Amino acid sequence: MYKVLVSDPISDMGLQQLTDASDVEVVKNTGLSEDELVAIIGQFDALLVRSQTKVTRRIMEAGTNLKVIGRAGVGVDNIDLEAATSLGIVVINAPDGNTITTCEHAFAMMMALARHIPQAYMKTVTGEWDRKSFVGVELRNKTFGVLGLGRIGTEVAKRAIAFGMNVLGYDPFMTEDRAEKLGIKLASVDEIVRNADFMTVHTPLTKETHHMIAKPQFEVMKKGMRIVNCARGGIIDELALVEAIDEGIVAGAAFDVFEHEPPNPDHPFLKHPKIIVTPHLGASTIEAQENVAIDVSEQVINILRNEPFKNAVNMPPIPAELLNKIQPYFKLCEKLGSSLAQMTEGAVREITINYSGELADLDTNPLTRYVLKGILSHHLGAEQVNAVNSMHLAKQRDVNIVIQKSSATKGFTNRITLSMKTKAEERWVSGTLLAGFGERIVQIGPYPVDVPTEGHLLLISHSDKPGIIGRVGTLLGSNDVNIATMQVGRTDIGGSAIMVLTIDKKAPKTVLEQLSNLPEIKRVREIGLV
Ligand SMILES: NC(=O)C1=CN([C@@H]2O[C@H](COP(=O)(O)OP(=O)(O)OC[C@H]3O[C@@H](n4cnc5c(N)ncnc54)[C@H](O)[C@@H]3O)[C@@H](O)[C@H]2O)C=CC1
Ligand SMILES: O=C(O)CCC(=O)C(=O)O
Repeated sequence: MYKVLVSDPISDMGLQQLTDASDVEVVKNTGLSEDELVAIIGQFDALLVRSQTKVTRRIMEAGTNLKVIGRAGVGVDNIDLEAATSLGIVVINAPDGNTITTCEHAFAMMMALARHIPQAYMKTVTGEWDRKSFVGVELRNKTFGVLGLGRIGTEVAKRAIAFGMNVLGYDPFMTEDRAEKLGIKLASVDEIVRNADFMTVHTPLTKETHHMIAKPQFEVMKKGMRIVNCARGGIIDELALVEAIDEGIVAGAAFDVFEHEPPNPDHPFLKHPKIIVTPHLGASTIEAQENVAIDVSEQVINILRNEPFKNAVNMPPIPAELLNKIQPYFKLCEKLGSSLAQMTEGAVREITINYSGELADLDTNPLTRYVLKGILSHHLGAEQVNAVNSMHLAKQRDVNIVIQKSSATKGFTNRITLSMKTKAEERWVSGTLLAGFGERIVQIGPYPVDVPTEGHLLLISHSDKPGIIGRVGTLLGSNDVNIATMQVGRTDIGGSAIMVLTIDKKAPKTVLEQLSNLPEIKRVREIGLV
C-alpha cells in the first residue's frame, strides 16, 4: 500500500483518483510546521502540496520512503529542487491546469482597475453615493502591453483582442509568425512601456525578469499607464511603482502577488488609493484547483506504480553504465548552452548540437537535455527548466533541434559544438572536457579560444586595429573591474577580431555601455557562468 500525504488544501474532487485507488492510502494533514512534517514524513511514499508547504531538504531527508512530490500548480519555488534531485525524489507539477483561471483573474483585475470597482464598492457599502470620484476608462482602442507570452500571457492577449484592444507583446520565444496569427504585434519592453495604456506581466521570476519594470522604465513610461501583475512579486519594482503613481506617471496598479507573501501590514500597496490587491488568488477557482489536483494525482499514481509520467521538473533516471560515462559532461553541456544563449539575440528557432570524438558512440540524449536546460533557463528561469523537461519545453516552443555526430574532433578527444539560429542571427560555440583541466570553451564563432566555463566573461567583438586592447584595459581598470585573463583572436590582419576577458566580478551596466561606445568596438556581451 502506498501512503500519500496531502499537506496543503487540495480539491477533494481532484484527488478522487488517488482516494479511489485500492493500492493508495491518502492522509490529509494541512498546516503542519517543518518539525511536524519531519516527524511524520518517513511513513509516506508521496507528498502533495500547493504553495503553502515549504518542502525543505530537512523534510526530504526525513522522508526515507519518499518517491515523489506533487505540486498542484505551476511554480515550484516552495520545493528545494536541488535537494529532491540529489535525494532521487521526483518532483512533478501541473503547469496547464490553472492557465485560464489565472488569465481570467488578470483580466478581472485589469477591468476592476479601469473602473475603480473595489474603491467604489468600499464607499457604496458605507452608505456614500459617490458617482464623481470613480470615472473610469474604456479598454476598447487602448494599447495593451503583454510581457511574457507563454500559456497565461497568450490567453490574456486573446481576450484583450476580443475587447478591441491593440496588443503589443514581448517574449523572447514568440516568433513573428505565431504572434501574427494571434493578432499580437511584437515590440520591445521599451516600446511597450513608452506606448501602452495598460500593461500586464506573465513571466516567471528570474534573474532577468526581476525588476524588469523599475525606475528606468517608469521614467520613460506613457503617462497614465495602468499596470497588472498576477505572475510573481518582484517582476515589477514595488517601491518604484508607488513613486511612479505618486508622481502621476502611473494611473493605477492591480497586484495579485508580492515580493514577500504575505506582505507586511505596512506595505505601501495596502493603503494606496490607486492600487488594488488580491492575496495570490490567480489560481483559486474550483475548476483550476480540480484540474491541477487531477493532473498531479494521475502522475503520482503513475510514478508510484512505475508507469510513464509527464511534467517531471527534476532529474530522469539514466542507466548506471551510461551515467558513468556521460555525467562528467553534464556541466559542460549546460554551460555551453547558457553561454550561447547569453551571446545570441532573438527568439530561438533552431539549435544544432554536434557531438564528436568519444561522445559520438554514446546515447547523448541526456546531454542534449542539459544543453537545452542551459539555453532555456536563460529565458524561462532556472526554476522552471531542468534536464527532464527541457526537451519538452523546446518542442513546445517550436524550437527545431538537430543532432549531429562525427568522429572528427579537431585535436580533442571529445568536442561539443552548439549553434543557435534566431531570426536575427546565427552563433556558435564549442567546448571540451580536458582530463585534469575540466571544462573549456575552445571556440567562439570562427575564433579558437581557451576559456574556462566559470565566472564572468566579457566578449568584445571589434575591428583588428592597434590600441583597442589598451583602451579596453584602461576603461575596465579605471572602473575597478579586474581582468583575470584575456585572449584575443582575429580572422585576418585588420579584419574582425574578438577579445575574451575573464573578470573577477560582474561589470556595472554603465561600464558595458562605455565599452560599447569605444571606437572600433562592435558588440559587447557579458556572460555569467557561475
Ligand atoms: N497568481 C497566480 O496564482 C499564478 C501565477 N502564475 C505565474 O504566472 C507566470 C506565467 O505562467 P505561465 O504562463 O504558466 O508560464 P509559461 O512558462 O507558459 O510562460 C512564461 C513566459 O515568459 C516568457 N519570458 C521569460 N523571460 C522573459 C522576459 N525577460 N521577457 C518576456 N518574457 C519572458 C517565457 O518565454 C514564457 O513564454 C509564472 O510566473 C507563474 O508562476 C501561474 C499560475 C497562477
Ligand atoms: O496554488 C496556488 O494557488 C498558487 C498558484 C501559483 O502561483 C502557481 O501555480 O504558480
